[in-house]
Amino acid sequence: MAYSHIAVDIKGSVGVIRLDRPKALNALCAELFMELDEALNGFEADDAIGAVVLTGSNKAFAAGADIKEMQTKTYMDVYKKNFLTGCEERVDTSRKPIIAAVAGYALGGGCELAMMCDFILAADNAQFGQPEIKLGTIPGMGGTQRLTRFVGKSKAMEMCLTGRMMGAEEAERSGLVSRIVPLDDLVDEAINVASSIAELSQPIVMMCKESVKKSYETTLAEGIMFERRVFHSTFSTEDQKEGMSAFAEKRTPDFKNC
Ligand SMILES: CC(C)=CC(=O)SCCNC(=O)CCNC(=O)[C@H](O)C(C)(C)COP(=O)(O)OP(=O)(O)OC[C@H]1O[C@@H](n2cnc3c(N)ncnc32)[C@H](O)[C@@H]1OP(=O)(O)O
Repeated sequence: MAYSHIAVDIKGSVGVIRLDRPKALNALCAELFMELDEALNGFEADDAIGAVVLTGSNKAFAAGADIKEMQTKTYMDVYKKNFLTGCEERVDTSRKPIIAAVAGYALGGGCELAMMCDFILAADNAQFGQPEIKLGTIPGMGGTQRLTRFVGKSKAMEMCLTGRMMGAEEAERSGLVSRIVPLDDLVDEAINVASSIAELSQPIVMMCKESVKKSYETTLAEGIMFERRVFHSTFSTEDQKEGMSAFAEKRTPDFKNC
C-alpha cells in the first residue's frame, strides 16, 4: 500500500513507522489513522518483525487529533459514528512491543498515542500535553485515564485542567517516559532498543508484555496470579529451555520463537 501520511521502513527485525504530515505537525486525521492501522496490521502479521518503533519528526511526534477535521462535527456525528473508537485500537492491542520515539510536540491525541505504546523514549526537546481543555473539549483517546496512571492524579489533573505542556525532564521525572535521548540519536536508539527486544523469543516477549499490561487493569493479587500462571506457561516453550541451557553452557541463546 502507498502511504501519504506515514512512512514505513524495516530495519532488520524492527518495523519503523514515521508519522509524516509535516505541514500539519503530524495532526492525526482519519486517513493517517487508517494508514497507521494498516501498517501495524502488516507488522503484526509478519513473523520476521519482532518489535515496532513509532516516531514523528524532530518538531512534532503529533500535535494532536486534527482540529480542523473535528471543528464542524456535531454531537450526532461523533456519537453515532463513535468517533475515535477503534482508530487507534491497533496500537493498544498490538501483541508486539511498540516503542514511541517522541521528539517535539506530543499533544492531545499525540500524547495519547505515545502513551498507548509500550514505552516512550523522549528526545530532549519533547513536549507533552493534553491541551484539549483550551479547545473547549477534553481528551478523547484515553488521556485522562492513561496520564493519571503514569504521573498520578495531581499532575494529570493539573495538565488536563490547564493544558500546560511538560518538558522531557519533567516527563522522565514523573514516569511518563522511560528515558531521555539526545534528539539526534533518538530514532537510532529506539531502533537499537527495539532490535535488542526483537532478538529475544517473540512468544515470551508477548507474554511479558501481556503480564505488565495486566497490572493496569486488575488488582495486585489477581495480577500476581496472572503473572504466575504465565510464568509457569513459559516452561512449556522450547525457548525457555534454550534460554536457560544457553546460560548454563555460557553461549548466546538461539531462540526459535516456539
Ligand atoms: C484526541 C482529541 C480528542 C483531541 C485532540 O487531540 S485536540 C488537539 C490537541 N492539540 C492542540 O491543541 C495543539 C494544536 N497546535 C498548537 O497549539 C500549535 O500548532 C503548536 C503549539 C503545536 C505549534 O505551534 P507553531 O506556531 O510552531 O505551529 P503552527 O503554525 O501553530 O502549526 C503549523 C501548522 O500545523 C497545523 N496544526 C497544528 N496542530 C494541529 C492540529 N492538532 N490539528 C490540525 N492542524 C494542526 C496548524 O494549523 C498549522 O497549519 P496552517 O499554517 O495551515 O494553519
